[in-house]
Amino acid sequence: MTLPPARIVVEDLSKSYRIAAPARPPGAGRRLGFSLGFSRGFSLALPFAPRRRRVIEALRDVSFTIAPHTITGLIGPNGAGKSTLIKILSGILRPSAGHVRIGGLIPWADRIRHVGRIGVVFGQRSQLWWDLPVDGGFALLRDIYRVPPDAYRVRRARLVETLRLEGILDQPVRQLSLGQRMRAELAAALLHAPPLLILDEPTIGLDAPSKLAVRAFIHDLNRQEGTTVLLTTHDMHDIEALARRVIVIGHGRVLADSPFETLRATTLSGRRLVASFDGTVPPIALPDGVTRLSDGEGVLELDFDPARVPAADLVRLLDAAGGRLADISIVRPSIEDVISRFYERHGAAE
Ligand SMILES: Nc1ncnc2c1ncn2[C@@H]1O[C@H](COP(=O)(O)OP(=O)(O)OP(=O)(O)O)[C@@H](O)[C@H]1O
Repeated sequence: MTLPPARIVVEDLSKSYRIAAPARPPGAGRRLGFSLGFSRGFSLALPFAPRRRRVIEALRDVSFTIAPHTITGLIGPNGAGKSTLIKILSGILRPSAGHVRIGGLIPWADRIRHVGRIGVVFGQRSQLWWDLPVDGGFALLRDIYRVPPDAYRVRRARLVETLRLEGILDQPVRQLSLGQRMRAELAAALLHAPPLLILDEPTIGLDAPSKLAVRAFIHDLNRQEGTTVLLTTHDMHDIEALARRVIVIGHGRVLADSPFETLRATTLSGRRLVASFDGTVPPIALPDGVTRLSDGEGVLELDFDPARVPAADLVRLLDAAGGRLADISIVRPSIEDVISRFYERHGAAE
């Protein structure tokens, strides 16, 4: 089973939802003439009164291209439009406007061929059958995707081994722990060896060792099989561990599309330095580009821009200041801090 590599091309994609607006407050219909007032405080809405609708623009003019064999992170605050985009790319939803081609197919129009070429894992939903043993679900997926018996045997054995599924194959899915279920879901999505894996919050709710195991598996899958991975997550450690490129969505638009390090450099490039002294902090004249955050109890905390003041120069300055320097640590802002600042700057958070 060799399927074509998955290049994703998205052009000017928009999706709006029409939803029923909240019910009109009592009396409002009467003013518009769509209900009859019989007496004070009582009104009857007529059936021909038009239903009020509200339009939510979940995606607006979204464009990007993803090369085969890469891992791309798709991030954005709650309600940004990520799930809507994932559903369109999976062929579940039709956009209101724009174009998508994945490996040359239009996901919603060529749906049957398309789903045979992608694997999808939704962290919050199961694609396996709740009451069936894990292996029974795998066999059903083999039939649905028409995986040839020999290819299935090899593939299943490999996934069972790498995802450590041996001990849970005969257990019904509903009995599995979240970590076990997620490993089984990954195997289920990959039995037909798709060239594209779409992951929607694959580590949600997992404990630390399970998160590490899922990340390692995705990393190896991409390296060893060249599987293209599109990863949506709110866990920035998933992004840090896996994705060289991030697409940030906010209010339905692409706000950034770059390597994470570029996002960091343009959003929160500073470093934090904490120096501890035995005794008091000596007087130090700080150069431009360095801000004193706190200074007391023998601890000096600085914020500095490494492009203007290299860390090594700062350390030399502190060492030569005349105090008894005991310890120094320099940290970069966490990925959560960088992303939160980015959302804040773009007014993207809900
Ligand atoms: N079926 C639907 N009908 C109406 N509105 C919807 C529907 N699905 C999503 N929306 C709206 O579209 C917008 C984008 O939602 P979407 O679920 O795509 O965001 P998201 O980025 O995945 O959010 P989260 O991170 O919270 O899962 C939101 O305003 C949401 O309320």
